[in-house]
Amino acid sequence: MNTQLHFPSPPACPARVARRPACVHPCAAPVACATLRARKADRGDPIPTTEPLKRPRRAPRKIKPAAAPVAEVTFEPLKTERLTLRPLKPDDAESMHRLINDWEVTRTLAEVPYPYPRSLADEWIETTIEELAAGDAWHLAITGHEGEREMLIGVVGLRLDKSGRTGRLGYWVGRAYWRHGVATEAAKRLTSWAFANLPLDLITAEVTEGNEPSRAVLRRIGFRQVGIGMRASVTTGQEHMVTVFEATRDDVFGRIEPPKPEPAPPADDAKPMLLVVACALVDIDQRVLLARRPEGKKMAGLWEFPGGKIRPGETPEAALIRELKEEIGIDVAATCLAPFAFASHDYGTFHLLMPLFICRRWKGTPTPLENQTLTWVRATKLTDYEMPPADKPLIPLLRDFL
Ligand SMILES: Nc1nc2c([nH]c(=O)n2[C@@H]2O[C@H](COP(=O)(O)OP(=O)(O)OP(=O)(O)O)[C@@H](O)[C@H]2O)c(=O)[nH]1
Repeated sequence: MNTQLHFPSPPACPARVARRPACVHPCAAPVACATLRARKADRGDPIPTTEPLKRPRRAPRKIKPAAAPVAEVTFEPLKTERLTLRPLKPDDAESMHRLINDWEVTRTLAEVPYPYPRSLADEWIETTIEELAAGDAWHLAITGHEGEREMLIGVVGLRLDKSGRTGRLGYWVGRAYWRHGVATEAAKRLTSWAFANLPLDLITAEVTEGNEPSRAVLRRIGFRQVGIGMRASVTTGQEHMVTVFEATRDDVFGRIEPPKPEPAPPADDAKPMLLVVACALVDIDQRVLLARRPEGKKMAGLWEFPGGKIRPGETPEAALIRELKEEIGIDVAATCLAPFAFASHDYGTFHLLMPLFICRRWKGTPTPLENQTLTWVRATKLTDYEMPPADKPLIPLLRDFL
């Protein structure tokens, strides 16, 4: 497997740049930037803004107290075929600043200022380390390798909402690395990791108007477009339209498909499988209802549990509810049917497979509607009643249970 990434040098031709829409969208970076702005405001520092588009004024230099120790982060980097997604480090600030301080990159990131102050890269990375340690957000450096050298390519991030059940995905990629499928590879890896490791129901993402490449990234991962909205942009100072996407675990990993029926093996002793469902109705005195098969039926005179054949396409529960109504006139809810055991018996000409449910609640009085005889039997007395051979292994199980 080739783990090396060969990317071209940043394009120099402005015409080529102009044709290339930014494959980035509101990301990890903007959300954290909002936090940073709030923090800076608290401290009285200038708030980075794009209105007007110039470097934020710097407060006079103060003697800084000793830097607080950087929170310890233990996060096993996520690997893809070409990329490694790892926590950001203070050393990344220089490269990150070089990549993000680019109008073509920031113009689709609603809340990233342009120009991007160099000091903001340091502060933002510090925030990502703290948030990752707290389990609030996972902002990861997208890195590749050229030979032995590690290169920062972009950032992918996921932030949890207050409930911890919904995450918001974001990503951006340095301009030199566009059109290499980096955003898809990185965003897909983080999305898959998040659904497999966090108690998430949903991941959302927003794409600014006109950012077709970013929409394509989300669609390739399995995201669905669910609406549009307006967002205020720090970058442009205006409201702009965003398309809202979301994905569930099933959207990303795929739904469980109904199994395709296996073709029957051409075995000599192959015989039809008869699916029958039956029920041990248990009354308040812990007695079980048995029905005596009437004259004219096979095995007439034997005592059995009420039930019958499962029709094609019917669930065992639905078949049992239907049979109990038809045979003994009672109404049973599926929630009152508890799976108990099953019988698997070779009757010579067919093989019987019969799940046995237990039911203690029903509506109506059991009434023989098909010429059977009904009787309530204590568990200890069940062996006194002659039953079909398939039922015999079920009796000790029932006796022990009741
Ligand atoms: N309902 C029921 N059927 C059982 C039990 N044990 C057992 O071997 N069977 C077999 O499972 C099949 C039940 O099918 P069924 O009740 O729908 O059909 P049936 O043979 O009475 O005739 P039918 O086709 O006219 O309804 C029969 O072959 C029956 O002998 C049991 O405890 N309850």
